[in-house]
Amino acid sequence: MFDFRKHNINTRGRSSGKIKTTCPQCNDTRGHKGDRSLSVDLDKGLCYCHHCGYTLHIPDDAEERRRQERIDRYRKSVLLPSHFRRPVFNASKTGRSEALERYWTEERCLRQELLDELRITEQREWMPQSEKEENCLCFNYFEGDTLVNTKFRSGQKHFKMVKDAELIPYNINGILGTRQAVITEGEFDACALMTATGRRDIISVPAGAQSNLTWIDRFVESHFEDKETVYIAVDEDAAGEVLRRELVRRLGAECCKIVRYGAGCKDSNEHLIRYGADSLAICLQQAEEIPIEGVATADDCSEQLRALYENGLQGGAETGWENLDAHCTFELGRLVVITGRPGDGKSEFTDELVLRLRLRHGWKTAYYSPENLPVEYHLKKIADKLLGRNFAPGYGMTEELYDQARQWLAANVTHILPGDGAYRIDDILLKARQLVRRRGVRTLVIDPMNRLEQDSGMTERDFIRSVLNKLCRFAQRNRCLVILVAHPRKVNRNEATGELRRVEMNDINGSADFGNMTDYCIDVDRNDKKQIVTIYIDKVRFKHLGSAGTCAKFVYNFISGRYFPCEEGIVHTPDGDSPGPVDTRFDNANWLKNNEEQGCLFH
Ligand SMILES: Nc1ncnc2c1ncn2[C@@H]1O[C@H](COP(=O)(O)OP(=O)(O)OP(=O)(O)O)[C@@H](O)[C@H]1O
Repeated sequence: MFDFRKHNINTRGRSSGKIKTTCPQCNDTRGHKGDRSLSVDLDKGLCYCHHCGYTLHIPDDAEERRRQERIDRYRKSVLLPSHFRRPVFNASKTGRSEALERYWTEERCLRQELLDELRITEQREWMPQSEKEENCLCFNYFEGDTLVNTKFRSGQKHFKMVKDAELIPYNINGILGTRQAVITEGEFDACALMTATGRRDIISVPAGAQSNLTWIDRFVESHFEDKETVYIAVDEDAAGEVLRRELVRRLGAECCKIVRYGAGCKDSNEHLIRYGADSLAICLQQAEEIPIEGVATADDCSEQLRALYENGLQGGAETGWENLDAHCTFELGRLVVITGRPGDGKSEFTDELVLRLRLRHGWKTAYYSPENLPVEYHLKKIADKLLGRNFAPGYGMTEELYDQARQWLAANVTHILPGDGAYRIDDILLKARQLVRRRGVRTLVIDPMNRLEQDSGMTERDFIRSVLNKLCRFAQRNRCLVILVAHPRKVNRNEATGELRRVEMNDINGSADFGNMTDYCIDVDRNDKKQIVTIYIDKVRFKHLGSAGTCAKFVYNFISGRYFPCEEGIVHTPDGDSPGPVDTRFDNANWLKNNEEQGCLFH
């Protein structure tokens, strides 16, 4: 049973079939009142207005019940994070000047009633850009009835938000429990689409175009999981393209549609001002599907092709180990295999590699690392590296630093747990996909390969090939760097010297497919006699990212677990000269502090 009355739709006494009736959205403003422009499918609960483009799906009782349960669950469980400042909404300050209302309706062409509905206010605020007080239009960011943040925007287009307040999407209440959502790049654009379409399931990103979507994490499950369609209506410029790609990556291409604007307009509000409300509503109706996966032409990647043409191939992400960066840089969408003899430090090296990629490039990590459990042991090892010291009470360690490190780890590192036994690759990738969606994860570490459960009935070779295929596909689809730690088969000693030779790509247990199917192959080789760890780069598939057949040398620090770059030379000791590390570049700095100073602690 569909409740059409609740939506002011007159079904003219009918309860099944298809009818035409007046549109609740545009009838009052029509010259031709009473025109039956709304087509209604009474059996499916679907409505479409041929005049204003209004679409509505009325849920049936079961669907409505599920929706209500989801909303109730969110309301019961919602616990606003406590480490943000919460501004207070002053209900007495809701008056607005005539000048502001004129600006809103005449210059911005926005509906007057939105000012009240969205609780938009006006006040004088000190603005850092002009270093003086300016009159500001205030977009108040509510979650439920709680004011979470405010964006102040002055006539000079200066803006600021409340210091230390949480970033959340603008008008987040508007998409709770809806089947669709529209995401814009600014509050004015959200209001432009509300004006043009009458819909209220429209939110704006809080801080303009950027690829960092931490602000969405808390809402993915409660506000996005139920969406059939998400319209991405961000700016048509380079920064908007980055934002659009990240939103699609997080929310899933299957439910996203892209909104394009008319000639000369880069966003919704510009389009509304230039071409009018009906035309903007059509932009939404004609939003493009994301192109089918698996086929591509120069048209599908025209912007990327142009950028490549103009700038050439760029190196990948650097780690800050200058001796490694000279030979190997990392790119999202790729698969890295790390090997080495047992106990040579594959996990230690991998941990520092992903930590460095997080600190320099914001790539959050997910681990499937059964050998590093329990989780707290592994987190302690990462904390040692992060702080450049033993993560334990003692000189220089404070409760505040402990709390900061714990919060940083919670925000940036997630472990996929194996449950009772070994996990199948499909289970891990399913969890990893959820982490990409909900937490914005960019690096996935599987350590080690031999703790994956092999599918019964498969030969070892087929199993390895299938795992590598799945990892490559996951890396590409989710724009992640996937790192797989793999053990070599038994490596024999050199008969003359008795020394173990270094492991090479083709020594990896089980198959030569590793060498063929991965993008990078790195070997960790520890030599305790020399006190040197050599990182051999056996393969880099693309030459703009590095060169194979090279290596970088390090000294391993027992206390912090960090790898310090060095050269190999002759070390003079009282016992004589021997090969060992020289020119070691020590680094015991607290990286958490440096990162905080750059303002990217948790983002
Ligand atoms: N160069 C090194 N010098 C001394 N100790 C090291 C060095 N590298 C790693 N270790 C220590 O050796 C132990 C094993 O390291 P790690 O787990 O990283 O090795 P691995 O190659 O991943 O081992 P496995 O093959 O068992 O998975 C850890 O306790 C680590 O701290």
